[in-house]
Amino acid sequence: MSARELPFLWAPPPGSSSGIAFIDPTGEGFTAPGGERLRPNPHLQDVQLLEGVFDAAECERIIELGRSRPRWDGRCTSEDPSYRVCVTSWMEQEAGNRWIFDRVARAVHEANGILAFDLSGFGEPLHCVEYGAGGGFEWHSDLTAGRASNRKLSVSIQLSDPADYRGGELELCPHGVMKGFRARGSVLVFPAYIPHRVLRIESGVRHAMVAWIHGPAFR
Ligand SMILES: O=C(O)CCC(=O)C(=O)O
Ligand SMILES: [Fe+2]
Repeated sequence: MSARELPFLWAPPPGSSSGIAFIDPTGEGFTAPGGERLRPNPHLQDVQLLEGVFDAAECERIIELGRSRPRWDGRCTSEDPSYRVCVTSWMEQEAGNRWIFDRVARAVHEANGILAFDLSGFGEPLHCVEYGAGGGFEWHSDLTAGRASNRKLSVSIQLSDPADYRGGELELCPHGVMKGFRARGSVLVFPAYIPHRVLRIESGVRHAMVAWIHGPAFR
């Protein structure tokens, strides 16, 4: 059975006459005509929080390394300059920062134990982000067409002491504000297609590091 032989419509189970058309009438997946089994995946909106991945001194070091690189005003696909307000730099892997990549890789490996996404590795350098007062990033998805179409997982790392800023929470749809994701050195891993935003910084400065883990694109 190939997708070219569409349409494929599920058959309601015998005796179901509620009038409600569920996407998956049994909750256990479909057997498509031709016998192909389409299984549901309960993890596609999972968000994993890993605490204490980096200690305070390591977070400081990462902030310094990020600041020592060429820095740019944060950009995104929106033409509205207030859509994303931050200062960014890119950190390629080198001998001196290998430990950062290794630690992120280990966290990703642990998180992906549950998600089981098909991953190839870091598809781009680590992204260091600094948000000052008024900074933030409105709703977006990190997975887009074109150059970002291989992003499978998004990883955010809290580098600042929570006492150093107010606001700046990460909010995911439909999960809401990630209240438990504030401790310095904690890492949040989520599917790159999940819409998210960074709420405006009310005061102080928030540093974060973002990684994108790539893999074969959806098709
Ligand atoms: O600041 C963060 O924690 C996440 C930033 C973000 O969503 C992005 O750069 O795509
Ligand atoms: Fe993002």
